[in-house]
Amino acid sequence: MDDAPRTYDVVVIGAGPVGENVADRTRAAGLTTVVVESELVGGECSYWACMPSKALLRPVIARADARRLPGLDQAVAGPLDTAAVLARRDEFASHWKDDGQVGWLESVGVDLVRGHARLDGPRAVTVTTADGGTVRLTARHAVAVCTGTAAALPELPGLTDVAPWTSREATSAKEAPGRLVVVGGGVVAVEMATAWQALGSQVTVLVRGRALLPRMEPFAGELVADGLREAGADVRYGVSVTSVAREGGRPDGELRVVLDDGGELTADEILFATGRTPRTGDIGLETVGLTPGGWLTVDDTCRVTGVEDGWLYAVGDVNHRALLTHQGKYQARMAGAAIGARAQGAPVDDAPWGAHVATADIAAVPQVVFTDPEIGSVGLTAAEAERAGLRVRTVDHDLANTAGASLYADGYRGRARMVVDLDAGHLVGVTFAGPGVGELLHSATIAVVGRVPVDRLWHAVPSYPTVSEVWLRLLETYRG
Ligand SMILES: Cc1cc2nc3c(=O)[nH]c(=O)nc-3n(C[C@H](O)[C@H](O)[C@H](O)COP(=O)(O)OP(=O)(O)OC[C@H]3O[C@@H](n4cnc5c(N)ncnc54)[C@H](O)[C@@H]3O)c2cc1C
Ligand SMILES: NC(=O)c1ccc[n+]([C@@H]2O[C@H](COP(=O)([O-])OP(=O)(O)OC[C@H]3O[C@@H](n4cnc5c(N)ncnc54)[C@H](O)[C@@H]3O)[C@@H](O)[C@H]2O)c1
Repeated sequence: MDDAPRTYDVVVIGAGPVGENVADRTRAAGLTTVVVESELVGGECSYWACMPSKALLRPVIARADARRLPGLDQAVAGPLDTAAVLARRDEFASHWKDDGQVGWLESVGVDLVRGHARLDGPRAVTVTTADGGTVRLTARHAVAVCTGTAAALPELPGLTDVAPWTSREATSAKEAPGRLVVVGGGVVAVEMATAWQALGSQVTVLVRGRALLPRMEPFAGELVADGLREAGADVRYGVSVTSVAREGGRPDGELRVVLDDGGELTADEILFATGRTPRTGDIGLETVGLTPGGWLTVDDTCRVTGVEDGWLYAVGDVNHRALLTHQGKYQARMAGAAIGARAQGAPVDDAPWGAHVATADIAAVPQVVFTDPEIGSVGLTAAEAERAGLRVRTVDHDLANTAGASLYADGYRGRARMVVDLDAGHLVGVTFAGPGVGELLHSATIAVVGRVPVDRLWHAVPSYPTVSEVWLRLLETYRG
């Protein structure tokens, strides 16, 4: 038992992509910093989320693109080499070892304590280590909670007995199940259904609502559903699971999935892609007057509201502002700079779009969904803009009607939408759906964040013949 408290300027709880970046920024601001991690340095993103999922999907999407090109289609007519795809995925997940990221922490001068951290009153953190020991940490300036999320599972009869897949199993499985049921219609559901259908599983997607990707423009979910069906998956709407059981109660027994429409399915595995829950249930929030288990509410500098003296920050997924790695890392840059400024007694630039506030979380969150077709969206959908009371005009264009798209693939299918704030004269949202559009998205992010006047966008000339010429078509339609 190590009982001597260690004092740092900043204590960061959780070394996911966000905790790592908070620590990097506070260290760069000259503050001594320690990070506590209970599993692997790199967090969910590196080992069970972004990296392994995109490693699974990249060959799937590349093959789909190649199959649309006469001259190449025959060369990729066969099935994917699933073992090779999984082996490459293992490389991208660093074989679930964090030596590389530990080395990076050392290189930027951030200390690491391994174990489960809990707040223990103002500015104090107690870590329980794997051997049952205790490390006590004190922060002179700030504690940043960056504990992320875990998969949220519904309460269903039989669920805990059947060992369901969550995003962790879906991204780290060692072989493709014969039949996979995917529950949910969000991003994890559509990406993992796309991956495993192509890697050899027969996938059934069960959506309780009427659409896939319900937070995006409706055409995004419709095109993704078309893509999944063409790949051989069964996508069903308006249906929920009421119970699950394995034959004979055996771990390898066939799964029986009972549905609320009276139907039943048999399967080998079932993935619940039904959202996330914050990892705040056991981090000592009660010792600082907060309620355990919920999302942590923060101001735009990521400082937790309602905590005396403002020493507690919550950054990344755990604050529920935008559950995306790039957006969490952006918050980390802002929060790290704000902690640095406050520690030095320097002014905090917290006006919208200032140096210490994560304004883009509210106005311009970009996201790429790596399905076939890809979806790229930033800012508000037309429905969201209207709900926000903006006077908007929506302009759509069939992406197939650009020279770049027709060269990209035969039978290219896709759509683009821009949402223009008529009073402000700039874009507040853009959505692209189509092969290859992920790399197009940043142009839209710049237009939305920069509030580039539509009249000036007219002078941003897209190269011929690229899919980016969709910008020209959208602007032509807008200008009449
Ligand atoms: C399948 C899947 C695919 C995804 N794909 C993408 C994508 O392509 N692009 C994208 O932008 N986002 C993607 N996301 C979202 C992305 O993974 C998260 O937004 C990101 O991981 C959040 O980072 P974080 O650092 O806030 O939390 P996490 O990555 O969850 O890291 C939190 C860390 O805190 C540690 N921790 C928790 N509690 C404690 C404690 N008490 N003491 C010590 N340590 C603790 C955890 O062990 C973990 O390492 C995906 C998510 C899923 C599930
Ligand atoms: N490419 C990417 O950027 C990427 C990829 C994967 C995940 N992510 C992020 O990770 C987060 C988690 O993704 P997710 O897909 O798990 O969550 P989500 O919130 O996007 O979707 C969950 C879906 O499950 C449904 N659902 C919830 N409870 C249900 C139940 N009991 N039965 C049936 N359906 C139910 C919801 O209606 C919703 O459509 C998202 O915020 C996403 O942004 C991003």
